[in-house]
Amino acid sequence: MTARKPDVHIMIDALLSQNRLPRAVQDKAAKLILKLKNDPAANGINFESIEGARDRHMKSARIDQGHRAIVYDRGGALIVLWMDKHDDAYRWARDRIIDVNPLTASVQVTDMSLVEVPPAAQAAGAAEKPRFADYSDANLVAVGVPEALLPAIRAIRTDEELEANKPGIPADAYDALVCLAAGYSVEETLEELERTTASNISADDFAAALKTPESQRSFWFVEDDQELQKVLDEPLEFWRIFLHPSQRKLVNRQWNGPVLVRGGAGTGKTVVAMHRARYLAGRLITAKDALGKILFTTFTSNLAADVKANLINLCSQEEMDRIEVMHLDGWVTDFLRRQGYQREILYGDDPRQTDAWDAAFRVHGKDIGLSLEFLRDEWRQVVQANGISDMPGYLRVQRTGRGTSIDRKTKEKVWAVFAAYRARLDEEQLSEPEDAYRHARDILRAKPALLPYRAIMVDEAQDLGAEAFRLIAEIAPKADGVAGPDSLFIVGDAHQRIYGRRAAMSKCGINVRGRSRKLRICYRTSDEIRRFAEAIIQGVTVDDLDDSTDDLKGYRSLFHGPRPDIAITSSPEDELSALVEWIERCKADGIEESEICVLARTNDLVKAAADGLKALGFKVNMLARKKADDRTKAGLRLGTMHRAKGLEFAAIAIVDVNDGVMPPRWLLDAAPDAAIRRQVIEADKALLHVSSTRAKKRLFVATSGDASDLLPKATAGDRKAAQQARAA
Ligand SMILES: Nc1ncnc2c1ncn2[C@@H]1O[C@H](COP(=O)(O)OP(=O)(O)OP(=O)(O)O)[C@@H](O)[C@H]1O
Repeated sequence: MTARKPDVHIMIDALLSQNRLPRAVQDKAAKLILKLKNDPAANGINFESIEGARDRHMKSARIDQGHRAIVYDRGGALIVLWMDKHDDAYRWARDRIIDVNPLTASVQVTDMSLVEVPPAAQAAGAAEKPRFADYSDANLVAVGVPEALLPAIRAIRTDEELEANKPGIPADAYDALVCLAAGYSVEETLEELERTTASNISADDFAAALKTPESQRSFWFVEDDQELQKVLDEPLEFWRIFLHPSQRKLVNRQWNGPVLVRGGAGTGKTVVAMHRARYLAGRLITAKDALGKILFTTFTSNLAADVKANLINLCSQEEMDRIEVMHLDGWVTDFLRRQGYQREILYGDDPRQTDAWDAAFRVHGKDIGLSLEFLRDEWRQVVQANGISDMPGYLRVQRTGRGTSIDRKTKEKVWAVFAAYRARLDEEQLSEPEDAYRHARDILRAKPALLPYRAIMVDEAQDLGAEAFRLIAEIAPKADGVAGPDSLFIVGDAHQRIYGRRAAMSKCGINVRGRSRKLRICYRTSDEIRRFAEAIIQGVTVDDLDDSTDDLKGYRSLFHGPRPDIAITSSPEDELSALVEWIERCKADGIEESEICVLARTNDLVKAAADGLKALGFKVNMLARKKADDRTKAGLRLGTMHRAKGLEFAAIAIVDVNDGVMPPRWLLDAAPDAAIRRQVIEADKALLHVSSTRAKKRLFVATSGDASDLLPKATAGDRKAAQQARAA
């Protein structure tokens, strides 16, 4: 046993196994770990060698009469690996060995029993081609597979077999194998896992190897007793301590300008931004920058509430004192109020706007030959997005991507409507958000030292328009007049854009060239749900939040689950029965009601679903605005699809995905040209995609009439059969 106080690390599996122990034993296990850290020579720890263990450093420590912790004692470090009933713990330890991978310098835990009983021997479909047949041994070793494990990996035939053997395969090697199985080349895999630079750590330096980003994916170095106590006491959310190397490398470093992190739904963009905020807050504290703050902004108030709740969990009070979390509209409103701005800012549709449009159109718009809907869209997408304040500006602007062309004469007439609309808002002391952003920007330009922010995190960037980005560029601390090093950390995914705004950051004073990264591992959603959700938006071209396009290539999930349940029913009553049956199945599988969320396209449809469920005796809670959802409160959750943005649940049900509801028929009918019609369809596809990707394990999608065309083609078979049955 090591005499001096050792470095204590905890492997992710140890926390997983601790979570499965009875509560009283969990508490004793927590005490043991604290003792290991602070007084390893204490009486009562009872380290024992494990007879027959392949790895001589493997020890057991007594939790109580019937339970043991498996602890690895090597090179001045103690690693808590596993906690279990006595015999199960010994069994876990017996065949596992720990080594430093000579290529990646990551610490790898390998179950050598896999080598003796190759997975294929247990597989039913032994006739199938081995999954990794196309890769040489050298290829597999290059991505981090330990040589000893090659025969076992060679015997794997299916993705399911690979997943079944996950507990025995080192975590970093497993990640790489998932990439290869998803069709990545060796080079792409190395690049994806950011293993492009050779490690300069010697394989003999065990303590140093434990602190590489690859090792930190699975091993947590315990520095602080309070943090340890917190982790051991509460049900753990693993993202709090175990970042993937591709995530960690974005967080803990200096960037020489604004950074953009893209990635599909559930790839950990928010997690990375939260860790980044914490890291930067820590730097302010170390630098004794007494006034400095970090601003964390989101698009929706719900996500801001959620992020704040999570940051409180992640950060110390001192760190939290340095971080302000607010959705951008809320921030702008507060800021302008403090600056004496008198106008009311209209977020969302307001009847006073509609009145102003009607009046302006009545007087100036009748003989233009363009509908009011078109003019309102033109205003939003062209005038407000480009910050145009006068007719010459409008005559000059490039209307790229607009479906209807307008000649100069018509533009002049159109401007008369816009001018009348704006004059009416001025008269009534009203502002649109874009006007408010511009006004805030003007104030900041005149008084650059007004704000305490040393860095800004921006989440849900896909829904911000050009004026919002321009404002963010203005809030950001500058170097040579532009957003400086570490000033901006922006995360988003254009596939999830549901509010129809689009902006290229480089045109708004934010240059991320060379600092744009992409996350591809989906942590939230099973592969089956992820595929379904991707199928919804297949073929839709989206931007990369800048001047180029993005794609869905290479996304993958780390786990599998049941395929989404699609219920094509012919009436609301049948749909409700199918929904209830599905809820009961979820509950039978151990999913709490508070982890089941029912979504619909409109408030009315949500209310109808809530009424139906309440009448059947279910307790229901509506997703509230501006409030983090408290999962300790019992009952199902219900909300609109928009409200669920940024949130996640074990199980999601999306109801009334009917023709005419998604996309709304009235919006399609009102679309003045093909380009706007396409936008309407694509926004609803994105909404269905976002809603589906809120589900971790189970997804239910139902119709109560003819199914929406937005459902992926794979479900078309079900749809046709149901429609035929109905017709019959
Ligand atoms: N390193 C990690 N280890 C374990 N879980 C993780 C990790 N990173 C992220 N997660 C989990 O993945 C889920 C999605 O994370 P997050 O919300 O940050 O993703 P996102 O990319 O912002 O999602 P979206 O764009 O869909 O809102 C969360 O449940 C989070 O806890």
